[in-house]
Amino acid sequence: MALINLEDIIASIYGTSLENHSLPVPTRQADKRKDKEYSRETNYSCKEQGRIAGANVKKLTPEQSFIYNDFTQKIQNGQSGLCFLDAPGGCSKTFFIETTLASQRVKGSIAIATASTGLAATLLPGGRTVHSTFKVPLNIINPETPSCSIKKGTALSRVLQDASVLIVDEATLLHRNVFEAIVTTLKDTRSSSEVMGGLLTLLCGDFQQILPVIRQGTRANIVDALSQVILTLEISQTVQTHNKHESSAASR
Ligand SMILES: Nc1ncnc2c1ncn2[C@@H]1O[C@H](COP(=O)(O)OP(=O)(O)OP(=O)(O)O)[C@@H](O)[C@H]1O
Repeated sequence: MALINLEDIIASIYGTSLENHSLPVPTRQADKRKDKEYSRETNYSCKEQGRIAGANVKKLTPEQSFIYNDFTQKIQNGQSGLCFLDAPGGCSKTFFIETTLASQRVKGSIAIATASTGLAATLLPGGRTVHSTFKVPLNIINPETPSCSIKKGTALSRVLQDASVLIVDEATLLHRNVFEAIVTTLKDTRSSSEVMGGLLTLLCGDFQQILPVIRQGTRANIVDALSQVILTLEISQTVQTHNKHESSAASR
């Protein structure tokens, strides 16, 4: 049992088996490790996900609804690309992410939820930090060609290969090298030269709220650490502001 646990930990960190570390290989049912990684992303209760998606979709404001329909259509069409959801604090980013995740998980699709910080990750259902999900090395700012420790053919790479959408919350805080490492990993695991290896990716955040931390960095260094984005979706209102406008329009 100890060897099995050890192998799971090593596999999740380095993507290798105990054999590669000159240790005895535990006897276990074939594909058990693969199942563990994979089932984490697929074992959501359809009933519960359906309930969340159904309840949230009904509550969407017209602005949220427009973006939700547009984005889910992209997922359904199997479109690839990189989108940025730009919304100030309190303007429903988490609510939008939760709804999108549930709408995919109810169908058994893999929707990967990540965030730049541990705290932000805990707010997302099934969320993990970007560093944990992609095994991003700690010295990511220095290497010339940043990359993650996920090997092709491992259980984790299978999850990335089969995912229908990747969500990165509070993405503005991530250093550009982290994105470059993720892009390289996705292109490798998904065997695709498209943007993000062809996996539709939604970055969420508010550039006015927080920028990448560059120690003693100049404005130019900070701008240089930002990533390039292709399509921006915007939510400008909190739900309270929307409701206030609605009720004052109704009373007129
Ligand atoms: N359409 C909606 N109907 C009802 N409540 C909503 C709706 N949209 C958002 N909310 C609620 O508004 C609050 C703020 O939304 P949310 O937490 O998603 O914002 P956020 O953009 O993630 O904020 P922050 O950037 O500060 O984390 C939450 O309590 C959320 O449940």
